Amino acid sequence: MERLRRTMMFVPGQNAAMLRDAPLYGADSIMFDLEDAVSLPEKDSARTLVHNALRTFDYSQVETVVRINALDAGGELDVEAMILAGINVIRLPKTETAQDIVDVEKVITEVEKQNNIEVGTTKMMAAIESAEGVLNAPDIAKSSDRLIGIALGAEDYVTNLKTERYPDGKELFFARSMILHGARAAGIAAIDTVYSNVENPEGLESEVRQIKQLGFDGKSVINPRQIPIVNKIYEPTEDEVQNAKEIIWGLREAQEKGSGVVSVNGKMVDKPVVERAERVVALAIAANMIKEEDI
Ligand SMILES: CC(=O)SCCNC(=O)CCNC(=O)[C@H](O)C(C)(C)COP(=O)(O)OP(=O)(O)OC[C@H]1O[C@@H](n2cnc3c(N)ncnc32)[C@H](O)[C@@H]1OP(=O)(O)O
Ligand SMILES: O=C([O-])CC(=O)C(=O)O
Ligand SMILES: [Mg+2]
Repeated sequence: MERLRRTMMFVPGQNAAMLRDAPLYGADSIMFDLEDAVSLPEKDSARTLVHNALRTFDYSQVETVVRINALDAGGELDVEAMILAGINVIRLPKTETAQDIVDVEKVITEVEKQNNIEVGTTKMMAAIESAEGVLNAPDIAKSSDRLIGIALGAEDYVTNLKTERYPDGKELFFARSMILHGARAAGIAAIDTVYSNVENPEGLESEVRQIKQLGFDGKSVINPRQIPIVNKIYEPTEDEVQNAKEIIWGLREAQEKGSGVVSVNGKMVDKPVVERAERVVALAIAANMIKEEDI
């Protein structure tokens, strides 16, 4: 079953208590930050702290991602330390071109080879945070087989555009559409940006409704209190779950009988309908509405 990424939570790399508790809050992925949440004097100690955390704490129930620094600003050291500690995904911030990903991939491959780790084990994500990056989103999304997704970084992006963030999100519509289409054309995940005001749950909720409607897999979050709000909006309704179960069961029954055309409750079921039903089932399992063995 496809891995869900409804919530990917940033955790500042220099905060030991947050590193320890991060997997306990129910995020699908946690993203250790070595970049903009860490001040320059703390860069080295944050790298060491995250390395040690990965080797000490139990992160087996979440996907682990690290946001590295640019290659010319300590990124090579970040890549090496994180791979040695067994990170799942390396996220490159401020990705401008496909070449940026190719350059980081080269470093990753080198570290994997030097340490007898199967080449390709470490996955990648690209965060897109500028006009240049948005225009190149389709190329970036196809730049490496390691990529599991691309994400919008809207705080840097609106600064680059010379605007700011508004509640209706109009200023982000083009970037979101580019990123979403780039991701879908490459068959990888599309992740929306952070909502920075932790004290405005209604604003977050409204933004999550917008991005779910567009088709995003999920959202980056910065605080544990944001996780249930996002996950709740991605939770299917009882009716949607029942309908999805009937589609999957109907399909199975028809296949067992060797029938090519399937109909459920009088409606023809074709491939896109089945795909949507499978996603509803995955979201329902994640929301503890049903168990995998019920399907
Ligand atoms: C534009 C960008 O680049 S965004 C990405 C980089 N930014 C970040 O990574 C910021 C991450 N978030 C944070 O640092 C914090 O959530 C803040 C500063 C926004 C708010 O901090 P607080 O006011 O302390 O949050 P709050 O009171 O809700 O914290 C509740 C608990 O959750 C913990 N917590 C808060 N945020 C996080 C987090 N991101 N990861 C793990 N634990 C966290 C706190 O340590 C606290 O734990 P405790 O109850 O055991 O003491
Ligand atoms: O990637 C994110 O959502 C956070 C970030 O760096 C930005 O918004 O600039
Ligand atoms: Mg940024």
